[in-house]
Amino acid sequence: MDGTPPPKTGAKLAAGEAGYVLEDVPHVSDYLPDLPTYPNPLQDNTAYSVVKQYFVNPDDTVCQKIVVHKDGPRGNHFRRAGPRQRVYFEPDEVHACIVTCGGLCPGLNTVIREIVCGLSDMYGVTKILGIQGGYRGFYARNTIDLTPKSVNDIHKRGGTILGSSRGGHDTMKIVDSIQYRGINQVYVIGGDGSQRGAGVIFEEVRKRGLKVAVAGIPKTIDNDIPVIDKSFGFDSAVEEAQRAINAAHVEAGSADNGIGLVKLMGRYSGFIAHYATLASRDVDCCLIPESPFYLEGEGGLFKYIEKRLKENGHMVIVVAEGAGQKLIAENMKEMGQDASGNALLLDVGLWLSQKINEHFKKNKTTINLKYIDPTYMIRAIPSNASDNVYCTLLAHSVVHGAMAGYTGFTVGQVNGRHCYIPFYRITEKQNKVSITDRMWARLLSSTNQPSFLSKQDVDDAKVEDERTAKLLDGSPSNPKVEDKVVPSNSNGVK
Ligand SMILES: Nc1ncnc2c1ncn2[C@@H]1O[C@H](COP(=O)(O)OP(=O)(O)O)[C@@H](O)[C@H]1O
Ligand SMILES: O=P(O)(O)OC[C@H]1O[C@](O)(COP(=O)(O)O)[C@@H](O)[C@@H]1O
Ligand SMILES: [Mg+2]
Repeated sequence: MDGTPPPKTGAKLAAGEAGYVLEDVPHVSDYLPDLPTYPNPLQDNTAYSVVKQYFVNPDDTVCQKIVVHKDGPRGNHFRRAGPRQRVYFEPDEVHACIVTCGGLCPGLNTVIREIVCGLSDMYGVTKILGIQGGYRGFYARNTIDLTPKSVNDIHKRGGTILGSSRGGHDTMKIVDSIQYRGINQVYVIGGDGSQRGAGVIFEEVRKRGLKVAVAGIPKTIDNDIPVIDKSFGFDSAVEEAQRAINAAHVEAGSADNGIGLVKLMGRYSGFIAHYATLASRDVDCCLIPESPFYLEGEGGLFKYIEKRLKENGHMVIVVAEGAGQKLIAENMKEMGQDASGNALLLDVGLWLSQKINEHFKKNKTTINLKYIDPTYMIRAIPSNASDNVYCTLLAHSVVHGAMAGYTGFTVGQVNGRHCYIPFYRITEKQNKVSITDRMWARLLSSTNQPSFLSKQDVDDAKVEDERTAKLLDGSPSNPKVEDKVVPSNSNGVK
């Protein structure tokens, strides 16, 4: 199922003045018009009732494009997250479930904890089910009851107490299970694949006319989900990566011609390597999937290593796991090997270590290379303090959205504000490091490494950046025939 295009949800758009567009999310009342509403129980909650204007103004929206020009259009907006005056579920009626899918990421347990505590403390919900082992847990695994007591200290542990998995998404079986168990709020914590999965669950729920809110909390350690400012767990990963980089620096600095090589996660997006390098200041070279590099000749990696060793006696290289994959494949062909080849050689860290060692051996120079692969150790840590707060806010925002009857949405922070984003917006494109923007230039200037880029590479990157900008900042992508742009006051705004 993976890799299939996003579900065919018609965009729910509302137009305003000066090019204002609200890209709204679905609501259960879109297909179940006469549902009763109830006062939000938060109005009687002593912790919140003292807060002035605790409830979000129903007209509040968050702009996606924060840098604008005098005569430019106001652009796309998302519905602001937060508690509404009226809710579509009574506390006794709610039967929520939480599932974690895909790879691990620091903070998963914090999000689980805060959804449970948020539902319980803010809305008085008591029936919350944990689905074990990812999507297939809906029909093939056990479930556990989640209570504030049972999740009390799980945020101090790495991983997910629910377990996770890839594969196993059988939409019909999942929705059958939701219907059979009487679940009416589904919280999916997962990456792009999981959010696509949540999108098709939402479509099926809508088709069957069920009063079920399907909501996502985006998870990716690689920070490769577009639109949102940053994914939870990313900061923790960057922080933990410092320990590996420090170790590489100590090892390299203690040996003659010492080279410390650290591999970090990032199959298609090099954000962890990029930010870990910027944070550390001990790194001499950072290699990421978005920026091609080469080994031999002027401007190549070997010449640069020779230069750094001559100047400084040691150096540190950080490589994202997806960097140089094309180069590895080419080299393997040269060596007469199949492109799928030996698993060890496909590991860019091992491959690079071997290439660097061979090069200096050929030049009769003794080097001391130490390769560190901390990838799974980084992913397994609990989230740091700042991610814990971030996870808490995301969890509370998603709970407010589901209680207010929104569905088919994912929660995310955009320009510092939490909002509800339609699933298709975060699954249509992967967020990547732009090698033509100032952030990458900062990295190049901090490491002093060569850019390795030809004019053609830069031109290609610019074209790709423009394409991405159009897709993400412009009008909603893939608008379908059934999409409607309607004036915002006739949108049934909740
Ligand atoms: N297009 C899709 N439709 C339905 N389910 C999907 C789709 N893509 C992925 N999934 C499901 O989402 C779950 C997690 O996906 P995966 O890509 O492994 O991780 P992540 O959510 O971190 O991207 C898996 O159970 C997978 O089967
Ligand atoms: O070994 P696994 O579990 O397949 O995970 C490894 C992959 O997961 C990733 O960390 C991405 O996962 P997420 O973006 O979903 O967090 C990649 O960098 C890496 O290739
Ligand atoms: Mg993914």
